[in-house]
Amino acid sequence: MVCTIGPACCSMEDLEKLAMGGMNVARLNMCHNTREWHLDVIRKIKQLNHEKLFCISVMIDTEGSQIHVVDHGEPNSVKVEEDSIWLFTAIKFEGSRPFTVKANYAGFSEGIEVGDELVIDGGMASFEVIEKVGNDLRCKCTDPGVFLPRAKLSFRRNGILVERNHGLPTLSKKDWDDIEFGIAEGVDFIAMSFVCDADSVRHLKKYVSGKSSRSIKVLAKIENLESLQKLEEIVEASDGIMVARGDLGVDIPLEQIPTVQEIIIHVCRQLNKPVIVASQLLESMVEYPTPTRAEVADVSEAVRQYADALMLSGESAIGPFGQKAVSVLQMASSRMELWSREENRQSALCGQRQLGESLHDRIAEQICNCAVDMANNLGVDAIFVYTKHGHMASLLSRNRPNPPIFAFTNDDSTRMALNLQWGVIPVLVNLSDDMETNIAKTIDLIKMKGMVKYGDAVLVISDLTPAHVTSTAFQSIQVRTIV
Ligand SMILES: Nc1ncnc2c1ncn2[C@@H]1O[C@H](COP(=O)(O)OP(=O)(O)O)[C@@H](O)[C@H]1O
Ligand SMILES: C=C(OP(=O)(O)O)C(=O)O
Ligand SMILES: [K+]
Ligand SMILES: [Mg+2]
Repeated sequence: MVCTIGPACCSMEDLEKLAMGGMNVARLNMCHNTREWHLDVIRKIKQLNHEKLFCISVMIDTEGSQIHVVDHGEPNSVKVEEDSIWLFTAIKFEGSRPFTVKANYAGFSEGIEVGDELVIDGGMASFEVIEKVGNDLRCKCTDPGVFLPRAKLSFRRNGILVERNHGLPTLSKKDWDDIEFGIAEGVDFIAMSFVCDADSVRHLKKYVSGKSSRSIKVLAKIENLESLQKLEEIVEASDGIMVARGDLGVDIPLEQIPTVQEIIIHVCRQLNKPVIVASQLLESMVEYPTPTRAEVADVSEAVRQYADALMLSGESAIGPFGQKAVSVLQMASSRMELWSREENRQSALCGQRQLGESLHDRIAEQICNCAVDMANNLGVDAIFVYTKHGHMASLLSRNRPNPPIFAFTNDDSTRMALNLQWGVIPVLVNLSDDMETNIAKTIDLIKMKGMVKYGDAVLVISDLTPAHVTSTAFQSIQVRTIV
């Protein structure tokens, strides 16, 4: 569970309550608030991890370059009446002018012609462009609605999105500053907004790995048409994906979102990358203490499609019922997972694409596939895996086993990255070259935490090859009974 942190949940007490409720990742949306505010939240989370032994990862989400409203004359929302005439401009003006909307970018109207349709937030209101004066657009409202602050602007011609290479980079100067800040503060994930190709992802990954001694994972947000057209290569290049349905719904018709979501998740399963489903999962809970039935169905559907993680936005950032929203996610997803087990639905995941090329990698993959089969058939109570970079743990998670996967690692950044992987409980321990010592030590540890007990069976998978051994002979599956 990923929670966006905002003014409604940024106190130490509130963050701790979200952590107690099961938040795995705290997301900071760099579109909002100040550097100091973000710094304060990151420090608080690190303090909770340190003092109260939580394991909450920190994600920053870049602002990216997008055309949106910066001023529509009111602090909150503005009603737009049918046939009303509005001027869209990028020119700065003093005070407020009725029926005037300021866009954030001078080139917002480039390539736009009279007769085109201007769509607000993917359908909150629509206009027809009736006159172009320099870079300004005079528009008549054809579909009444509301303007929210920072409303997004898109254009359609004959009902089809006008694709425009507006020349803005995926990462702006501000984004690079935010990334620099994130690296300095030791964040675990950078979610990149408005990705258009795999190169930009590879570039950021390379940059980050050159700058930081700990590994920071780069997630690509799929939220525009370009990223959908290059889906496979973007998934391949990134460390994980976010289905950012908010902005995606601006670029593609809403009725396509469910199938597109299914496709994105499927590609992520095939390529073994963690995937987050985001935006409006429990939107009504921004205001109300219970979700709609439709929202619960949406959460369940994302779990049924094998998403790894679910994200809250306004529900936790600004809503008064953030903790309740987390527990709704928890309950709805547990119920769907239980049903999937009863129906043996994970068997549908057999025969996923082989990923490994070297013999060592193919063996690791086969071991994990077989191990999950064994774990389910034997009904063991837990799976233990020892992992340096988290690869074995992800290969197990990919098969959605019935028992929980305890992933032991001595690398803190691996532990934090594994937080995004379905069904994995990452644990930081000192691992030695002697597997028997590792097994004994971790069994004791998990027994002490009360997560396995006397008589339980544990499936133990090892891929840690001692430094002096070069063969693959140390990869093994064992079943241990807790004594
Ligand atoms: N750090 C923050 N400070 C203030 N408000 C925030 C913050 N993060 C999120 N919000 C609020 O929560 C809403 C939902 O968050 P999110 O979905 O991340 O942003 P957006 O709506 O801009 O895409 C935002 O519109 C904003 O009002
Ligand atoms: C998660 C999303 O991105 P942001 O909240 O940054 O717009 C989205 O568009 O759904
Ligand atoms: K963002
Ligand atoms: Mg977005």
